Order: sequence, then C-alpha cells, then structure tokens
Amino acid sequence: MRKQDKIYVAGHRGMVGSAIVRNLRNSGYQNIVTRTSSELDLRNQTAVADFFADEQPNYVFLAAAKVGGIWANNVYRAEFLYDNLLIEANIIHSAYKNKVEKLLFLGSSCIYPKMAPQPLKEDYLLSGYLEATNEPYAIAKIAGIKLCEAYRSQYGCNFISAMPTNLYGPNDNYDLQGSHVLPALIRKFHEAKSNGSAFVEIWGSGSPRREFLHADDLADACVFLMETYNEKLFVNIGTGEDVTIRELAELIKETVGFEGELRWNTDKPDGTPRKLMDVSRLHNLGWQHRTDLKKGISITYQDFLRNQEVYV
Ligand SMILES: NC(=O)C1=CN([C@@H]2O[C@H](COP(=O)(O)OP(=O)(O)OC[C@H]3O[C@@H](n4cnc5c(N)ncnc54)[C@H](OP(=O)(O)O)[C@@H]3O)[C@@H](O)[C@H]2O)C=CC1
Ligand SMILES: C[C@H]1O[C@H](OP(=O)(O)OP(=O)(O)OC[C@H]2O[C@@H](n3cnc4c(=O)[nH]c(N)nc43)[C@H](O)[C@@H]2O)[C@@H](O)[C@@H](O)C1=O
Repeated sequence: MRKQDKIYVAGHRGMVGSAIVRNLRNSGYQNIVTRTSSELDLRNQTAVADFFADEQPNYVFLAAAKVGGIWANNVYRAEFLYDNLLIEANIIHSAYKNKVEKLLFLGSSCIYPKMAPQPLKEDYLLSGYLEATNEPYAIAKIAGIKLCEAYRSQYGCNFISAMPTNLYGPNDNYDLQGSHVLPALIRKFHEAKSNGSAFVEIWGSGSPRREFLHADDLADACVFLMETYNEKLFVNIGTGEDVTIRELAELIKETVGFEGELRWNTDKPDGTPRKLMDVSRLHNLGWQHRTDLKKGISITYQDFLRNQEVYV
C-alpha cells in the first residue's frame, strides 16, 4: 500500500472499522473513504456497484457486518445470515469488477467446528459441525472466505481473509442483550457498583473458555497483513491465550471494584466450550499482539467511563 492510495474501510463506525481507520491515519495513510450504513446500505447490490464505480478504491478493508454476541446470533438468525451474505457478496464482487488491488475480509473464530481440537488451526475449517447458536453467522463468514478464494483462483484477485478471535475495545456494543461478554460484563459490574447491588448475573456456567484481543491490536494485524501478505490461505488473529468466563468475570470485577457476588444463570447458553486460536501462522509472518488482557480490560473500562453517555 502506498501512502496516497485510496482505501475504503467498510464499517468505519464500528469497533473494528474505527480501529483500522485510527491505525491507518497513524501510519500516514490519509486517503480513506468511508460511508455509514444510512449513506450506503451494503446489502443493496446496485448502490454498492455505483459506489465502487464512482470511488474506485485501490484497497478495501471489509469490516462491515451484522455482529453480536451469543444471544443476538441465536435470535436474529435470518438477519445474521442474509445481511452478512449480501454485504460480503456485494463488496467482493464490486471489488473484482473495479479492479481493486487488494481486499481484506474479516471472518471470525466461530467458523471452526464446535468440537474441533484446540488450539484451532486454519486447516480445521469444514472438518465438523458448527456451534448451533451462531451457525447462520458462521456459514456467512465461511461463504466470505470461499468468495475470496474463488475470486482469487478464477480471476486472480488479491483478496485475503483474516479470522479474528473475540474482540473488545473502543466503540464496542454495550447493549446488554446484543453485546459480547466482555463489554456486557464491564457494564453490568459498573452499574451494580454504582447502584449498590449485591450481585451480578452472568450467563451460562462460567466454564467456557474464550480468547480476547484488543481491537487496536486487531487493526494493527489487519494493516500488517494488507501491507505484507498475499496468499490464498487465511490467517487466524489472536493472542494464543484464553481464560474461562469465570476468570474473565473475576478480572472485570476487580478492575471495576465491585465487591458483591457473581450469580450464574445456567438457563442461558454456554455456546462453544472453547475457541483458542492457533496463531503460529501469524507469528511466523512476524506479527504478535501487544496488549495483555488485564491491561486491555483496564484501558477499556477507562474508555467506557469517558464515553458512557454514547455507549449506553
Ligand atoms: N466484535 C467481535 O468480537 C468480532 C468481530 N469480528 C468481525 O469484525 C468485523 C467488525 O466487527 P465489529 O467492529 O465488532 O462490529 P460493529 O457492530 O461494531 O460494526 C459493524 C459495522 O458494520 C456496519 N454495517 C452493518 N450492516 C451494514 C449495512 N447493511 N450496510 C452498511 N454498513 C453496515 C455498521 O455501520 P454503521 O455504524 O454505519 O451502521 C457498523 O459500523 C465483522 O466482520 C465481524 O464479524 C470477528 C470476530 C470477533
Ligand atoms: C465473537 C463471537 O461471539 C459469539 O460467540 P461467543 O464467543 O459465545 O460470544 P459471547 O461473547 O456473547 O459469549 C461468550 C460466553 O460468555 C457468556 N456470557 C456470560 N455472561 C454474558 C453476558 O452478559 N453477555 C454475553 N453476551 N455473554 C455472556 C456466554 O454465555 C458465552 O458462554 C458468536 O455468536 C459469534 O458472533 C462470534 O464470532
């Protein structure tokens, strides 16, 4: 990527898209094109085709998607499949038609089979059944990977894919139903502390294991791959370390300074028992994360305190 290249970041107001824009600006890339979903609905094939024909971006980061935690994925199953298939298909096809030099598609660790061996190697894709709560989203993300591979093999497009682990950071979704676990617990513990509540309700059994990466690290990895990586094989992005949900809850409780009890609601689903990424491909390419989980939670809580009125 040259500094003057035109770069389209799809989903620039989201947690990942906004982190990618911050990283690009800090790295000297200034020619960044963005559209909100109300300016350009990426599910609309004609609108996306017109946008690419007008703007002619050189590079595309595909960070727009219908995204949510375990509850939202399980309830809005049609939207998670339909919206994500359309967004990916429209952008990837228009990128091909308009000779985009390179595109990075973002998938997710939920593409892997529910009971896959751990840590999750990229080769385990399509080797078993998916987790039921997010099967529609995972199917859409697998379709995105396959679109990139197909446009590369049929048309020679330099379209690459990256699979991030569970993420957190500035501009995360703090809605208590729709969000992922880490922002949900920051909000729950903060509100319980502020209201003097005796306990916080946490979903599931506390035994599932998850790996968490700060969004600024993810953005750095995405820009690194865009600058250096040109292969068909997709790349896991994570820390290579995980914790149980119980350990995560204890860390957040301590950071927030809540002194009450944790109550586990086992009527809520646990989801996948474990999703630990094998990050050896990424490490061999020369990239490693910087923010450890304790520090990441602390800076994210500070960000939550500064922006509570926007987030809640
Ligand atoms: N969050 C996580 O833990 C993980 C995320 N990922 C992936 O990273 C990517 C970004 O996720 P994240 O930043 O967390 O998600 P967010 O929900 O924070 O942001 C998603 C963005 O997508 C845009 N968008 C959604 N639907 C449309 C549409 N129909 N037309 C145009 N734009 C649309 C939204 O734009 P607007 O604001 O303008 O409405 C929004 O800014 C996704 O591909 C996701 O699957 C992967 C693994 C984990
Ligand atoms: C990134 C990833 O995100 C989703 O998968 P997930 O990892 O299961 O997501 P989650 O963060 O929502 O939950 C993680 C764990 O935490 C538990 N948990 C406890 N208490 C709360 C709670 O208050 N909220 C939430 N959301 N979860 C809670 C919850 O029960 C589960 O055991 C995918 O659908 C898919 O979209 C995807 O790719």
